[in-house]
Amino acid sequence: MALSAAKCPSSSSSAAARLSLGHPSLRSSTLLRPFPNSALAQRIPSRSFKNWNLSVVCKQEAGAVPVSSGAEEAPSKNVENGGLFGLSSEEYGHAIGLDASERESTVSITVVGASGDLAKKKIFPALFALYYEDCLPKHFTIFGYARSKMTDAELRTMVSKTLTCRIDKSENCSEKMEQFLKRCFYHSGQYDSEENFAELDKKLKEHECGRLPNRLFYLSIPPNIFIDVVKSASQSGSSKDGWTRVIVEKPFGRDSQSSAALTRGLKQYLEEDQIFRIDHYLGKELVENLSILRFSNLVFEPLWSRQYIRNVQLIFSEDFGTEGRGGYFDNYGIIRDIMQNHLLQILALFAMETPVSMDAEDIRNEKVKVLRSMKPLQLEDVVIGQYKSHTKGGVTYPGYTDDKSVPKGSLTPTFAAAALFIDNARWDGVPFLMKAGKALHTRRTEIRVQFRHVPGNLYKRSFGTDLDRATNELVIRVQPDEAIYLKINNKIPGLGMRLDRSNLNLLYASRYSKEIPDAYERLLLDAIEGERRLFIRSDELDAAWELFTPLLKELEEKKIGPELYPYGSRGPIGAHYLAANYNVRWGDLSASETT
Ligand SMILES: NC(=O)C1=CN([C@@H]2O[C@H](COP(=O)(O)OP(=O)(O)OC[C@H]3O[C@@H](n4cnc5c(N)ncnc54)[C@H](OP(=O)(O)O)[C@@H]3O)[C@@H](O)[C@H]2O)C=CC1
Ligand SMILES: O=C1O[C@H](COP(=O)(O)O)[C@@H](O)[C@H](O)[C@H]1O
Repeated sequence: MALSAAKCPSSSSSAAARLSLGHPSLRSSTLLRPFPNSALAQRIPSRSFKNWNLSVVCKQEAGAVPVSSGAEEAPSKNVENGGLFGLSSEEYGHAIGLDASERESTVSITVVGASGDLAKKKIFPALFALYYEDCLPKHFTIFGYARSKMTDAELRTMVSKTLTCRIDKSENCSEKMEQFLKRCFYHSGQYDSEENFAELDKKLKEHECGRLPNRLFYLSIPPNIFIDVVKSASQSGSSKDGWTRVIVEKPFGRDSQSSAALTRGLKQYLEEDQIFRIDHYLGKELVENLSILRFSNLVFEPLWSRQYIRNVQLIFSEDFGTEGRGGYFDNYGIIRDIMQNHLLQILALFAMETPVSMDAEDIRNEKVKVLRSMKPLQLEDVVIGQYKSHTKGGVTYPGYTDDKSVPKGSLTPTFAAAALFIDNARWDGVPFLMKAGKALHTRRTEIRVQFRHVPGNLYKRSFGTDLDRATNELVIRVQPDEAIYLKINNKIPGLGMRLDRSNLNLLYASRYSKEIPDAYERLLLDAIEGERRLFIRSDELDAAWELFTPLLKELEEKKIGPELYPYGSRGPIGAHYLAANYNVRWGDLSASETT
């Protein structure tokens, strides 16, 4: 069966193809590497302990899958905790006569920083959604790890508050939640304590029940403790004979130097292919769809160049401020928080050349080429802003510096607009305009592609003098209300000759009844499957920082003051002037988009 038809395919269709064809790589390298690829390993038919009647008393709770169902003729072995569990899982495998490729595997997912905001808001709910969809491996355990003191029951209570079921999938939801929560545990420990991670390791082993152990650590913690955790986890908590992977959350440093230092620190303890740097925008459905739109539709790819495209706009806006995250945000600002990662990643995917294949390395190679073809940003190509307090309808919305965790007089930008250029044959001279802001009038992320004027347009007179308004525009709305629409010109029906602009519209909610999975679901599944396509490679990260570091340093050294804009407004006027320098108008602010 082709994996693409499977219920929970990873992002890689090519991995699917290899699997469905029984590619030789399955039989050779994959299982022999120190950290074999779980997806491949798990799909290899194994004997699954089927000849053994192992009534293993392992620490899995009721509702979890038992180690095996016994076969009638097999010898019976009763294995108590502290019996065969005293052995490494490899020794255990040998003890029962199986080599690594024949043993069933299990995945232990440790959410480091489980007491925090991201873990509650995104990671546990995404894991539950995967569990609900039967996308997690048959054998898995989830551990929360943080300094806060909590019992397993308390963790479950905390997690249960943020679990939800999709609107279209509420069947057996509470039952599923209960089963899921039974597979969640907690261990309290310090982030720099090998001893505490050794205790975690012991608990993980108890739950792994002698299966081939694969371990995924999700670092949902502030970046200053990433290395401590990786050091302790790799020395006391990594899998001895399965794979060990680490998902690292942003920010990956503040500039080129600190990012390189972080990478060096991580690589003291991990190989690059164990590091999964997450940019959750890459897991968003419409960002995933970019390559499909472009490379599987004949009509778009021929237009995808300076010959037909006048400018590209990457727009992120949020209608709320930094409330509650001011402490973190003030040290980073909107350029590091959104532009250097989320918007730049989208730009790279948008602008890359056709990759050799959809394999992770082929795609990431093309993205790096785009980033390395770009000029570092200049101060004159950037406008920064900061929101100020605003009263509307009797409600007063706080300014950025009204937040107690933000230093008074902070110059940190909560808004930025920038013009970027790609110096290659395809994109020479095409402005890529980025705009990102907090506390604006709306919450929206979109990619806007404005096409050139039609040469020798027969209908010039019907458009008046403003030809820009009559050009085609392709809009990829990443969120909310995911959509792809193309603005075209058409005749208004009737006897006269008047033109109108209309949208050819693919609105996802009308086209598909299925709810779109959260980005974290896709990315967690990919990390479990060993699929790296949607994670950032270290050379991509270096190239991204090189573009922004000189600008960030200059802004800070020269103490450039941001232009203030009212909470809930459309942002600073400066953004319009910046766009006008390149003969561009922001598409999201045109009359047809705002009415
Ligand atoms: N929250 C979000 O929406 C997003 C967050 N991120 C990134 O994800 C990571 C986690 O974010 P978030 O959950 O918001 O972070 P939190 O500030 O909530 O921190 C997570 C946990 O880390 C521990 N912790 C916090 N500060 C420190 C410290 N100074 N020293 C040691 N431990 C500390 C706390 O656990 P305890 O005290 O129990 O040990 C806390 O519960 C960060 O890197 C963040 O940048 C990325 C995108 C969005
Ligand atoms: O990474 C971040 O993203 C969120 C926005 O994510 P979204 O998926 O809700 O669009 C942003 O609010 C936050 O500041 C930033 O760190």
